[in-house]
Parts: sequence; structure tokens; C-alpha cells
Amino acid sequence: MYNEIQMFLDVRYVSAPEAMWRIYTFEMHDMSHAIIKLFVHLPNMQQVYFNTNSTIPDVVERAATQHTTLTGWFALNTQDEEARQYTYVQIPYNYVWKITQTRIWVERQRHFNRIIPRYFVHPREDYIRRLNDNDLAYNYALAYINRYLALQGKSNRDFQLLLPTEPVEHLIEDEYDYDQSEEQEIANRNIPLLNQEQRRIFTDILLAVNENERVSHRLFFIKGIGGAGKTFLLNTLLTYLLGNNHRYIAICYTGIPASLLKMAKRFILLLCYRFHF
Ligand SMILES: Nc1ncnc2c1ncn2[C@@H]1O[C@H](COP(=O)(O)OP(=O)(O)OP(=O)(O)O)[C@@H](O)[C@H]1O
Repeated sequence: MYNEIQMFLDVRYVSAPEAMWRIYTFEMHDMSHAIIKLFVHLPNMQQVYFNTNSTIPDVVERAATQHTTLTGWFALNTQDEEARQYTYVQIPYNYVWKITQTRIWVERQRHFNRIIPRYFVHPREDYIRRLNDNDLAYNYALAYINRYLALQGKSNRDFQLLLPTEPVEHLIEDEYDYDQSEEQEIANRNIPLLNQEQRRIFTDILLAVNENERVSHRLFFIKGIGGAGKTFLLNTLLTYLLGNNHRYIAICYTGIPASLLKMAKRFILLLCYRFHF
């Protein structure tokens, strides 16, 4: 018989810091910030959720009457003069998003100090909005993917993807807009700061980056407790690569790490056009 609790106890590892934390009975969880997700979308391009058992007229009716945080904000502005003084990002500080039948912003009664409004823009819509043209956005995405694949000696064709139908290279030039000497300077400043372990990993990876070096492996997994210096190490490495005219692709699964690493992209941004996420 599979004993789930015993299994958990058997494989559980309690590190020294966690053991101390528990012995002193410190709080294990705390809620520090209220994170409020604000959607940004083009007209009629919002996500619509429905039950698979619903009929199409019901789904359409629901979609037409249910606001997103963005359309709800527009609606709020038509009725509430007070609300017009706030930008979209300021709204959650003064209004609460009430999920009722219709979903509306209502005036906030309790004020928290720590609210983080977070935008959510679908990458596809972001491209379309920035380029203001569907076909151009599609081409842009194809060129963008092709360019990354070219760094690995491949092209869109190797993955049954189309090639861009018109030259859009100039649109993606800005991706590589950096000052090489500035990067070099930052790298020169940070490399001497690396501690012994960071320096060892830095050297090993640099050797692996050099195609002419004979190394036993070129795949690295860097592990360390929070604050150990992983991001610092990676950014120093990426800055060094930029400063020495190497091209790289830094890919993260989610947005927060992507915002911490130098010129990193979210995985989904590379794929969204192919699969229409
Ligand atoms: N060698 C170093 N010299 C100077 N500062 C450093 C060094 N390594 C790390 N730091 C600093 O220590 C702090 C924590 O480092 P960092 O954010 O890189 O850790 P991390 O392992 O990525 O943490 P987490 O897993 O929580 O994201 C940062 O302020 C970073 O600038």
C-alpha cells in the first residue's frame, strides 16, 4: 500500500537553516503584498473562460457582459468622475476588483500599503500593438525566431516554420543595441568580485563557450540557496560575453527571472507565434 505521509517523511530533507527556523518556531508563511493582475488587451481580444457544457449563445452572452480589469476600468470612468484622476495602474490602490456576476471596480474601503499592480500583456498582442499590423507582427516573429536559430546554425525551415516574407531585420536590431565597451567595463569591474566558487563556474563556462576548447561537457546546472550569488554570476558572465562580442540567448521560463538577467527573454516569447498561445 502506498503511504503518502510516510513517503513524504522518508524523502524529506530538513536543512540546518530550516531546522533552526522550526526550533525557534518562526512563522513559516507570511503574506506581504497583495498582487493585483491588470490585463491589457486589444478590443475584443480578451481571454474568455467557459464551461465545456455551456452552449455557444451562453458563452457569447457571458463574454459580452463580463468585464476584464481593463474594460471594467473604462466602464468605471464613464460613471465615476472621481476615478478619472487615476491611471490604470493607480486604480487598484483606490478601487477593488469585485468578482461578481458582472465584475466591476468598487471603491476601496481598506487601504493596504503594499499593493503590487502587475500588467499582463499577451506577447502576441504586444507585438501587434507595437507594430500596429498583424502581418508585420507575424513576420517579425518569424524573423526573430529565425535569427535565434541562425545562432545555432539552423533556420526556421529546419522546424517546418515559414521564413519571413519581407525583410524585417531592421525591426529587431534594437534587441542587440548595447555598448560593447560599457559591457566590457562592467565585466572588468565585476569579475574580480567573484568569489572562489563563482569564479570556478565562470571559468568552466567560458571554456565551454569556446568551440575550439576540448571540454568534457557544455551543459551546466547551477544550484545554490537564495542569495548565494547565482544571478550575479550569470549577469557577470553575460556581460562579459557581450563585452567580447559573443551573441547569446538567455531564456527563462517566467517573467521575473527574465527581468533580472541581462537581455533575457521569456521562453513563451520565442514560441507564442508558432503555437498561437
Ligand atoms: N561576488 C559578489 N560580489 C558582490 N556582490 C555579490 C556577489 N555575489 C552576489 N552578490 C550580491 O549578493 C546579492 C544576492 O545575489 P544574487 O541575487 O546573485 O543571488 P541568487 O543566488 O541569484 O539569489 P536568488 O536565488 O534568491 O535569486 C545581490 O545583491 C548580489 O549583487
